[in-house]
Amino acid sequence: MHDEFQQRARELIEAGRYIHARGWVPATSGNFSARLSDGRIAITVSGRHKGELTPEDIMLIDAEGRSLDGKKPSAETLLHTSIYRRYPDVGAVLHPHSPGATVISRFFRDELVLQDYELLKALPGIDTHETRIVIPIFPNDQNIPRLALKVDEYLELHRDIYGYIIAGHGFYTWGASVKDALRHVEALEFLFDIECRLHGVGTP
Ligand SMILES: CSC[C@@H](O)[C@@H](O)C(=O)COP(=O)(O)O
Ligand SMILES: [Zn+2]
Repeated sequence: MHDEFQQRARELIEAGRYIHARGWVPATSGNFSARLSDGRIAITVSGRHKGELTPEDIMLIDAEGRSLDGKKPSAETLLHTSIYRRYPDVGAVLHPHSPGATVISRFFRDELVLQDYELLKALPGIDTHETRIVIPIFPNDQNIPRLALKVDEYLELHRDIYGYIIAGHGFYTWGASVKDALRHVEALEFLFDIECRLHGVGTP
C-alpha cells in the first residue's frame, strides 16, 4: 500500500510537470489526485506549485476528503471526492487552469458542444468522430461544497460526462489512471483551443 501511494505520487508529480510545461497550471493553480485500491486518495497539498511538486507535496485523504496525515489538502478537494464517489472506475482526477477552458467560459454560457472531431476518440468509449459530447460550464464559486453539490446534481442526470468547465477558472477531467486522465486533459484542451480559434479568439 505504501508503494502504491508512492507510485501514484510519482505519477501526479510527473503529470504536474507536463501540465505546467504547457502553461495549464500557472502560479500554484490546479490540483491533482489519484485513488488507491483501498479507497484512500492521494492528492496535492493546497497552495503548492504544481509544476514543481515533490513527494512531500502529495498527501493522503479519506473518501470524504479528510486529511489522514495532518497536511492541508487542496482547497478544491470536494470536487475530487465527489467524482470518485459517483464513478467507481475513476482512478485519477486532474484540474488545470488552462487558457482554452478559461476563454471558452467567456463566450459559452452553460455548455460547450464538441462534435465531429477525430480527437474525441481519445476519450473512453468513443470510437468515431461522429460523436457529440457536452462539456457543462458551471459558474465559479468560492464555496466549494456548494459548487461540488451543483456539479454532482448535474452528473446525477448526465452520467456520460468527460469533464466540466468552471467559468473564469479552469476545468476538471478524470480517467481510470493518471495517464488516462492526462490524455483527457490534452484532448479537451486541444478541442477547447480549436473552438476558441473558430470563434476568432486565439489562446497562448
Ligand atoms: C492560485 S489561485 C487557484 C486556487 O484558488 C484554486 O482554484 C486551485 O486550483 C489551487 O488550489 P489548491 O488549494 O492549491 O488546490
Ligand atoms: Zn482551481
